[in-house]
Amino acid sequence: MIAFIEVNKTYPNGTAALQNINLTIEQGEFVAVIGLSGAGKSTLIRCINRMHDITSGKLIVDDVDVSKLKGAHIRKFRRRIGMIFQSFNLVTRATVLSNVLVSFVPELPMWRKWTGMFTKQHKIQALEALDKVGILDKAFMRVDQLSGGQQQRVALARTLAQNPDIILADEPIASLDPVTSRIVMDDFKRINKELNISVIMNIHHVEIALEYADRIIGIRKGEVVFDGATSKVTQAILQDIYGGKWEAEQAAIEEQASYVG
Ligand SMILES: Nc1ncnc2c1ncn2[C@@H]1O[C@H](COP(=O)(O)OP(=O)(O)OP(=O)(O)O)[C@@H](O)[C@H]1O
Repeated sequence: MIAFIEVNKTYPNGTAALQNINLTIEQGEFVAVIGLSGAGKSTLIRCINRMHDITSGKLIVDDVDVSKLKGAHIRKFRRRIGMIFQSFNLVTRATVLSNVLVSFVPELPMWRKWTGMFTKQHKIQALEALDKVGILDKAFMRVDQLSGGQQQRVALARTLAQNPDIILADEPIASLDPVTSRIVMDDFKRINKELNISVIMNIHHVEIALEYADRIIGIRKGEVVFDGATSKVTQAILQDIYGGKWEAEQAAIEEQASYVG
């Protein structure tokens, strides 16, 4: 379970990115975080794995008080939380399998780190992760020979290989065309349902958020202005989240998607 209790986050330049956030996310939920650009979506997600420190309040992840973690404990804590980025963050000149094996580096003894020698068990786990996202046949290809959607699935496999309880996804489909976006979202949904991994996703495409997520958190100027089941989201709620700029925001996203597509 993830619990935000009266959480505030102010950046050193004085920007109040999160204000009095109170949220509880249970294990296995699929949550989409939506809102205008600059609303605080990335900040919210990145506080969960301590990529950002909160300024005040409490953030608890499965009984761990995240702000109190230090050094090696932070690294250990992060092993349980996968992170997926818009830009995939892969080594494009290496093979797909090597990119997935990278997820095991933190748990290797020093001599294996130096020699880059992974165990047979690691290789099996990496191949299983690739199988879970349907790209096992690409294991020995170089990443730069894959499409954007396939690269995002490699990133997802790398995250899965670390056996996480939670996956944080920061705009995972922003650079993908509409068809590929749905393929990647299908992977997220399957992983969420079959493996009971919580998915917390920051996403601009509201239509896709409503199609895939079970719960929507709407953020406006650093505050949660809607939190509820996807089925409860109405046009009026979207207008509220987007501060009346709802149509303009969607038109901009559709225009961007048409360039990508
Ligand atoms: N490192 C930083 N230093 C100072 N201000 C920041 C920093 N990162 C983000 N901000 C500011 O905090 C606010 C929230 O930013 P955040 O990136 O969380 O929004 P977002 O909703 O994810 O936006 P987008 O959809 O454009 O990614 C914005 O006003 C942003 O300019």
